[in-house]
Order: sequence, then C-alpha cells, then structure tokens
Amino acid sequence: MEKPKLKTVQEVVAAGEKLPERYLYTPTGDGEGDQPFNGLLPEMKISIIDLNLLFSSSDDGREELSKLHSAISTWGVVQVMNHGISEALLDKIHELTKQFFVLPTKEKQKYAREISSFQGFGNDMILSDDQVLDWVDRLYLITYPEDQRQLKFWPENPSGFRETLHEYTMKQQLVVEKFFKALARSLELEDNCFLEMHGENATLETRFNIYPPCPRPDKVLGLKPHSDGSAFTLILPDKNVEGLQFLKDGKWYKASILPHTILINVGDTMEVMSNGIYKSPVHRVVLNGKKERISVATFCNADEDKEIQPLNGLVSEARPRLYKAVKKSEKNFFDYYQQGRRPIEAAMI
Ligand SMILES: O=C(O)CCC(=O)C(=O)O
Ligand SMILES: [Fe+2]
Repeated sequence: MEKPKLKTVQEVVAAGEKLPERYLYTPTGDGEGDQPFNGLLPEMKISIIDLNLLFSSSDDGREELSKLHSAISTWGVVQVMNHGISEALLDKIHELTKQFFVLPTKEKQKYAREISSFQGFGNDMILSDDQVLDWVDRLYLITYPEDQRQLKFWPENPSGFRETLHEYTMKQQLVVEKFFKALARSLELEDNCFLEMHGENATLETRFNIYPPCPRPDKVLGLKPHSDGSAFTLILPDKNVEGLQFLKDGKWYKASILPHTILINVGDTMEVMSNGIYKSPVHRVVLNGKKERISVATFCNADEDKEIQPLNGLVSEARPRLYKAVKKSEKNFFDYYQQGRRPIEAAMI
C-alpha cells in the first residue's frame, strides 16, 4: 500500500529545517476574528455538567437539564463530570498517547496512514497543492463498533495501548448514549430520537493529536478553524498546555477545563438534527513555542447511510426547517478534511 510522502511535523522539527511555508496561515478575515493566535484572549466559562444528575427527576435534575440546554445552544460546549470514566483511565490514555508519539519514526510508521485512508498515523490528507498544513501529527482510529476496527493501525507499542483504548472506548460509548438522551430530554423530545436518527452503524473515531513546539506560534496553527462533522466530540485536552480556542460572535475565547472532566462540543450532525438550536462551534488549536501539547478527541459519527435531517418535533411555523436531508456517504457535508471551515453550510436550505 502506498504511504503519504510528506514528512510528519515531528520529523520537520527533528531535522531542524527552516519552517516550511506551507504551514503559514493567514486568517481569512471572513468572520473569523482578528485577534492574534496567542494574544491575551478572554477565557470562556464552560459550564460544568453532572452527567448523572441530568437523569434525576428532582428539581436539581431539571435545573441541570436547563443548564445543559443553555450552554449547548449558546456556546455548543460543556465540560462533563460524573461521567463514569476513572481518573486513572483518563491519565493512562494521555500517558500512552505520549509514549506512542515519542517512539522512533520507524516504529510509528508501522501504523502509517495509507494514501487512500484517513485511519492510521501521520498527517491529515492533502487535498490541494495550496492547502495550508496544520502543525499536528495524529493517529486516527475507528474504535467502535468493534467489527469496524482495523487493527493493523492499532499500535502494539507501547504495551497496553490496544487494551486500554478498548476499555476507554467501551466506557465512552456509555457516555455517548447518555449524552444523546440528555440532549433529547433537554429539548423535550423522546429519549432515543437522536440515537435512532444517528443510526445503528454509527461509529466512534478517536484522533490522538500531538502538537510539537512551533518556532512561529504567531503564524502557524495546530488546527485551522473548523467545526466537527460529528454529532458531538469528546475531548481530553492537555492538562498542562492550553491551546484550544472557540469562536463566538467573531471573537476567539480560550478554553480551559477542569482536569478529569470531558469536554464535549457539538458537531454539524447535531446542528442539523436539532434544526440549528444546538450550534456546532468553530474552533482552532494554537501552538506553544516551547512545549508540546497532546489531546485525544473522539468523534461520534453518524451511520454513513442514514438520512440526517432536522427532527420533526423541532420544525414548526415559528421555527422553519433550516437544513436539507443529508447522508454522510453521499456528499462530503460532514467531511472534516474539507477546506471549508463549516462544511455544514452546504446543507443549509
Ligand atoms: O486538540 C484539541 O484540543 C482539539 C482537537 C480538535 O478540535 C479535533 O481533533 O477536531
Ligand atoms: Fe475539532
């Protein structure tokens, strides 16, 4: 199988070469905010949501649901506690991710992405010659359901990686089901409505990111502004190095979260299903001149063949339908790799 030729960012850094121009990013000026990448940005207050409390019929439970509704309809992001995944397991995932990325290139290349595949280790796909590159190396794996795994991309080194990722995935799937149900409740819909539209063959896809230190953190981005194509995304940001920022009303905000909570941001699929009530936020990752940053993002992606469209209960005369029915397999509406920052715009009526 042919492998991509481009050097990984870690290789560019190790070779000590001059910063390649293809990494220089100029903001488009298109509602994207003109604040410097690493300037003094305001901090966003991300609501902390107790996942278990959302299912209590007490006053506290109802209050938690309305807190969720308010956070997701304004920022599209929450940090979730009481999620049922132990601190030790979250720390282990981070630790193993780091151990994988510090392996010699030759070892990591055993799991290298093939030209036609997005799974595996390496760079993101290059779709055009003028594509500005992100300062990130990543390992991308479909993790759920189990029969969709391609184990040839799953590292056997460091030891325990596969087993720990399996354990983490099974725990994440429980969080995902609960979160879908909670979002339905917060809109006064039947618990399973989002899960049903999302489909039986929906996947979890985990992206392990390393953002090496960058000589020009003022000119280069770890991830360009984008929204996720998922229904929502579970993120474990780096506990020590910040970098994730969200765009709201044309301004960038820094996101910092409490250790051992899980950050969940809504993606384009949920924006469509909720008829735009829940917003898929544009976000980016900025870099550090001295320190590397590691994060682990898990995307909940819809069944490729299911029609995704606004739920009936959320369309009315007062709130007309905003999106066409779309399928992941038909058009790249939800394709993260598209250069468009918000592929969802193609689905708008
Ligand atoms: O590195 C992060 O904190 C965010 C990653 C992200 O936005 C993505 O992988 O889509
Ligand atoms: Fe993202």
